[in-house]
Amino acid sequence: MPAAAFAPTKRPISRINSMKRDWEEEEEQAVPWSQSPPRVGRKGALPTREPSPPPMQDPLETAADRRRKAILAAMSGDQNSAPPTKSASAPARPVAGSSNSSRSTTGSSTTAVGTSSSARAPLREVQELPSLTAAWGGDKKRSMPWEGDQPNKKPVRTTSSKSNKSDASTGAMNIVQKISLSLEQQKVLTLVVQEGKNIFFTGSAGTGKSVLLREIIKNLRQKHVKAPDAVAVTASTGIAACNIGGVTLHSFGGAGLCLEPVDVLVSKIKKNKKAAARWLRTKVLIIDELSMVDGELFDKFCKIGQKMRKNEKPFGGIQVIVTGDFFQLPPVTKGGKSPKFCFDAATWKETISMEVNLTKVFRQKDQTFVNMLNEMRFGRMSQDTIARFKALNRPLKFDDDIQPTELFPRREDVERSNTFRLNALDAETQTYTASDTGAVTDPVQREKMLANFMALQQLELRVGAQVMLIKNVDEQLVNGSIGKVMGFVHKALFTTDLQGRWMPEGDLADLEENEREKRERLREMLLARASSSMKVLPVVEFRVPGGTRHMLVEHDTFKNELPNGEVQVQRSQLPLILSWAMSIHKSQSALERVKVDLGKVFEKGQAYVALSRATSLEGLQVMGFSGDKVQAHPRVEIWSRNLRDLNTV
Ligand SMILES: Nc1ncnc2c1ncn2[C@@H]1O[C@H](COP(=O)(O)OP(=O)(O)OP(=O)(O)O)[C@@H](O)[C@H]1O
Repeated sequence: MPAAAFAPTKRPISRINSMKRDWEEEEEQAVPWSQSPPRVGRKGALPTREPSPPPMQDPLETAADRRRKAILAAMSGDQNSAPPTKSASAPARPVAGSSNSSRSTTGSSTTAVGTSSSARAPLREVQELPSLTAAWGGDKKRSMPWEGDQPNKKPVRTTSSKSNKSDASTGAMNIVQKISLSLEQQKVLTLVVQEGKNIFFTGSAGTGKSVLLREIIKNLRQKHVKAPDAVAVTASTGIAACNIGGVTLHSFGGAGLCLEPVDVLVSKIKKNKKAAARWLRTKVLIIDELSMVDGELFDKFCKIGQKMRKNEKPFGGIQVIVTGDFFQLPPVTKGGKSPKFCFDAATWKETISMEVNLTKVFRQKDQTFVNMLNEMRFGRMSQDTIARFKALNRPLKFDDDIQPTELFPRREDVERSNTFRLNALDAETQTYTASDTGAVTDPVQREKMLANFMALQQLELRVGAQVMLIKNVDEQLVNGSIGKVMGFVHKALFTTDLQGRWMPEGDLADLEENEREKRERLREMLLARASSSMKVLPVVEFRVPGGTRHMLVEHDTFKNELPNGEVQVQRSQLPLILSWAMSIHKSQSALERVKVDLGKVFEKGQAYVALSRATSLEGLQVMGFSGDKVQAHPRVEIWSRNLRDLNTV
């Protein structure tokens, strides 16, 4: 048990035999329990607009009963049989997209980012744009992996709150806001969902392509609600596929690496019943991170669709929605061969009826920074911009101890850096091993797919470790939130104060001194006995807009799913990674504090990807900046001259 867990006192354990009598004494004095606001607060559940009904409890059950049950359940290692804390029965805020959230059932287009004015104020409902699918009378949809309401999925439950401290460091926190799609995002949504167009939408980093794509997927699933496998969600790489809960384009195709001629690939697919059915049933094919798809592959897929479906239309008539930024990472090529981008594919023009450029940058608020990044994207930087980037070579200073996340091109560097810093912490290691399942049995393929998850097979944490949340929990705690591990505690003993701040001794807080001492000794004894059957969970203090929030982090599920719902691989793990360092490829979210050494960058577009993760210049440190590290591919630059935004098409 690490030092911070429960902070046990070192008094000798005595009066073990008095345990029963102690409980009985309290029972006599206790009054029947009824729900009361202070207790709700103390246990950490923030009041919601419509308070959830009190949990089913014996009205005669006393506080002592509940504590005893909690500790005994903890002892037996049965977390589910422990009497639920309010946090477990009524999550502090609606878990993003949870089954009882209105957002998940309507599938309409709002992703909320917002906060209440105080931890105890009623929460705002997630606001929704009018659903495009209302007209189709959409049924309950299949939820998206980032929404947390998979049928067998245990959502991240949190007991958390924010403190209303003002942001004392860079001032670079995102302004709290609700997200509703911009006009140009809405137009694309309409073109795709209502008009059924084949569209490629692009835009510089942070223009909301991913946000829009998620809304498109939700709405398309609503539209095709009667054919759940009609919408195939894919991406060029495993990591990108994991981010949208889909599979790689290769997995969807069912023909391996697709190096053979189309006829050979088609006969290969025909021999694979599942893959053949997929090609026939798919009505919409979505491909994310298209910049990394080779143009030859695009052509092959187009022709496979025609042959499999016996339909001359591109992709055999499947609606094709593709997105990505060709200025970011290019297709992987062998032996220094120049990549063939999808826009150069022979079938591109006949397939894609509209190319749309999103123009509004959301990630960075500072127009100077947006302009600098844009110049960098095109590989044409003014002397002024070069000087500004060079000036970012200075150490960042903050008045808390959250370090900037260092971005590296190679995974080995990431691991080395994180391990070094973890080992520097003088605290006990808690190791969390993932539980992996899924239909893919080939060990090599399975390992490869599992390696694409952000969640690690083995997660090692210590008190003081800097971590990143890798799932959206609510409007404040999102994929990319950074925090520090405060300690470890068993779920049944996790208690917070009225503001939702963790109280390691919280379950003792309302007792008289002598009673409290008895309890402390009893608890020490029970915890000492609990040994390995009692797995403690990390409590993390996250930075959120306007302050910090404490959260008990529980296991969550990550999966790769084929359009028919077949789970290829699935991992249950804590939704946390160490965040002192991260790979550029995996850094999908916005980062407030970033450090990049461009001396280590080797691919075109990689420098741009890394720097564009930063939300502000104040939170960005750049080493090794030089003009030649910042190159756009000439072919992309020429192609992009004809790209139009929605105001001009
Ligand atoms: N309509 C919107 N209103 C407010 N914020 C938005 C909107 N759309 C996107 N955002 C925010 O902008 C940021 C960037 O969005 P997103 O990750 O979707 O961009 P992207 O174009 O996919 O970026 P990248 O190419 O770098 O992956 C996110 O923090 C997202 O929440």
